[in-house]
Amino acid sequence: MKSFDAIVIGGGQAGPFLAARMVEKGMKVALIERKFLGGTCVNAGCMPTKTLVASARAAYVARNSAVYGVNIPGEIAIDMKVVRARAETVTMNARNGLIGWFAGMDGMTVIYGHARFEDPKTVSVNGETLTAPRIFLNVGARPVIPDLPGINDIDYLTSTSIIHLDTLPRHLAVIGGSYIGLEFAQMYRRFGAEVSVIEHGPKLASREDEDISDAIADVLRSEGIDIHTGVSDIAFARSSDGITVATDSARIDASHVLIATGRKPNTDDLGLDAAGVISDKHGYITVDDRLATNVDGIWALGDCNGHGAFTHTSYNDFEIAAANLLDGADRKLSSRILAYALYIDPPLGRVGMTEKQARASGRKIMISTRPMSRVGRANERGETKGFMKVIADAETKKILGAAILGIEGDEVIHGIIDAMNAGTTYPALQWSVPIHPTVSELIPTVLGDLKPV
Ligand SMILES: Cc1cc2nc3c(=O)[nH]c(=O)nc-3n(C[C@H](O)[C@H](O)[C@H](O)COP(=O)(O)OP(=O)(O)OC[C@H]3O[C@@H](n4cnc5c(N)ncnc54)[C@H](O)[C@@H]3O)c2cc1C
Ligand SMILES: NC(=O)c1ccc[n+]([C@@H]2O[C@H](COP(=O)([O-])OP(=O)(O)OC[C@H]3O[C@@H](n4cnc5c(N)ncnc54)[C@H](O)[C@@H]3O)[C@@H](O)[C@H]2O)c1
Repeated sequence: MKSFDAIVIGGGQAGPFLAARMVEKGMKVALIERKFLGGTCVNAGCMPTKTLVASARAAYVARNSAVYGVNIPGEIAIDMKVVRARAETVTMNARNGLIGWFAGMDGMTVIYGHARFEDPKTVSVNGETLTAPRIFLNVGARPVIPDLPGINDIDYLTSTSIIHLDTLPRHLAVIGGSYIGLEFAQMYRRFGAEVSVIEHGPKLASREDEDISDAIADVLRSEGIDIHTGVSDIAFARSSDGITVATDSARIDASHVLIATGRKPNTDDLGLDAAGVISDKHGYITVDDRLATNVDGIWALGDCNGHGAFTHTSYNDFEIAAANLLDGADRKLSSRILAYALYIDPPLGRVGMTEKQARASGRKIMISTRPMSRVGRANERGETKGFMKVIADAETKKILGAAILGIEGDEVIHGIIDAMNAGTTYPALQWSVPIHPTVSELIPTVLGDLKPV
């Protein structure tokens, strides 16, 4: 049996950085990864998809260039092989960067293989056993495949397999209308495919307020995406030239089907029982405010603890664990203000509470909205879809949450993220002097328009 000061299982967005910090402190660390360093984000998530989104945007801009007085003669053709190769290059550069970084680290042992607990201090991998007084779980999540009629008779795509596609589908049917589904739906529409989104909930992106969900649907419909919400009885069958997707209200003659109905944690094959680690009914590992599990010496970080489903929340788990265990700090999960973006174009930047959540909290609230058509920068760029919305506490004057669906919304939201993290009140922000002409320059105006509801 090999002994280490710490074992990290999973090389996603928390584990490798924590492992690196531990060896920096002179500890002997084993990092076990069953597939690729960098995990979902680098290999099958954010990095390849945002690279594909960039190709899709280039196609969109080229097709609409005449509006700007730029005439591109002939048809705008998409070379899917180049599109795919570009995404692979971005992934490989990031993955190889991590591999090189770890190869040069004294005290670090990287092991490729599937790890499983033997007992609370022992893990087996590739037929070997390793032991350490500290074990960190960063095992991430994978796509959920719903048990729908006919699904096993068809070749469906997931978010992992679709990034390797190098041909253009005739008609892509996307099952699930949330982050993954909507990003791929718009992307493939812009590449030139017919696209249908089939969502069983009443709205797209159902975690958002209804006005945001409706505006997202308008953006996607305006590009010719066929959207079906409130759908039931989804069933698949092979057809002569593809796949028929039948629902209670429609029949779609698709060539490809993407399943984008959520993700589940990779905890079912980790031997959690052998270690006595508790998880909830969905398989998310139960952790306290400092990411410790119920078993002394075992922590769970990233998507597998169910407290975040984003790269930045996983990385923040690393920061919390490293600060507490290595720097003598007392950082807590509950201090995190959740922020994220949905990378359709224009993107949705989000932070804190939705209006629905703020109302449900029983606070007296104030709301302000502004359409992007009343933002100079958006007009100058000819991209006026979407709107901004800020929710504040009428008594404390603190900002509770915001949504910016519009050009640069994923960047502009950071002004509000920073203000919320600094605990600033909204009247203080009204005195800032932003730069003209930006989208951000309208934030003080939006705050000035906050009205009690
Ligand atoms: C298509 C898509 C797009 C996304 N886009 C964004 C985005 O734009 N922004 C954003 O913030 N987030 C995005 N996400 C989410 C983001 O990728 C994840 O939240 C993030 O990668 C989670 O990191 P993690 O460290 O928790 O786990 P992961 O990155 O999933 O890493 C877990 C690692 O553990 C390994 N592993 C699992 N079990 C074992 C085992 N038993 N033994 C050894 N190794 C094991 C896995 O192979 C994997 O490498 C996207 C996700 C997808 C699928
Ligand atoms: N921009 C980003 O940060 C980004 C991008 C992609 C993914 N992600 C992460 O990946 C995770 C998973 O994303 P996702 O979009 O797959 O999951 P999700 O849980 O956000 O959404 C799944 C959607 O599928 C629908 N659905 C579920 N079962 C269905 C069925 N049988 N038929 C029809 N619709 C069904 C749900 O109602 C929901 O709208 C997210 O939680 C997110 O954190 C983030």
